[in-house]
Amino acid sequence: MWIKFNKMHGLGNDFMVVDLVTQHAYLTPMQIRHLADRNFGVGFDQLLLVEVPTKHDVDFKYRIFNSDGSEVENCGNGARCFARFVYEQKLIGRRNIRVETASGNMTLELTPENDVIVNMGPPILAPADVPFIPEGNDPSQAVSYKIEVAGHGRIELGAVSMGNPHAVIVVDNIDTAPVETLGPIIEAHTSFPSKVNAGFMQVINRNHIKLRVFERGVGETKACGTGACGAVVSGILRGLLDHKVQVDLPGGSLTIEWDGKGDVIMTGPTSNVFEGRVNI
Ligand SMILES: N[C@@H](CCC[C@H](N)C(=O)O)C(=O)O
Repeated sequence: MWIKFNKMHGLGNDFMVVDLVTQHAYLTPMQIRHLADRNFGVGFDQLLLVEVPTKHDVDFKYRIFNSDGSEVENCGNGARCFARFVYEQKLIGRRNIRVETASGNMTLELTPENDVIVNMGPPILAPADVPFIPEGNDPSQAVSYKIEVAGHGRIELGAVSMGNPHAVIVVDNIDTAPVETLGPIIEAHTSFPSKVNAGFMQVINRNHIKLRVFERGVGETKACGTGACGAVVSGILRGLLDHKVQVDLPGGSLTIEWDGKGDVIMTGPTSNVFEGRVNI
């Protein structure tokens, strides 16, 4: 069976986007892993499925799968590409879009330049809801925690959920940060029962950070939108950042705003690379 898809990216975090409003298909985790393969398939970090909503107050349902086939709760770069996709495919006639995800509803606004402003909702900080198990099982919320990591000693990190879980580690130099070695150990650490995305943040000044993210279920990506939100929230809570921050990722920059209590706002670009058909 053939399905149509678009290949898109947000700052190099790349996606296969499939319209399941006008097409019908079911993809198993094994098929998703095959499609994600950069040699034998289409190749992507995440698969984004656009579906008919199950609720009345939204326009679409948007589902996200990592390249390892696991379904996840949220994807910031994917959300921006989703907004551009539904508008350009004429699935909707307005640039203000409401969408249902596995972690709640989001509102998105597509600008004439094809940037997207996303209301990502509030960060989740209660350890049990991240989910994060602090050492000693202390349920109280802190701005940062220390966990024992085999071979690396005690690592200090922030634990933030943007619908999906993020650990945020501050480093002195982003270029030499141990993303490929420490990233996978943090991803699978027992303190994070649902696994975690591991972000490494260098603070340049109170309005500017550099960030690399070892993504759960993928590996290091060129950019992570929810990771950028989690890093800025963690940096603000730790007293390191102001409320509006430029986040430089390997694939480009995002602007993240958080007033310290309400919703996190992410603004960034989208790219539509090509359209294709694939036999599943
Ligand atoms: N690339 C994404 C995040 C995708 C999901 C993540 N790997 C997870 O497992 O939570 C983004 O831009 O937010």
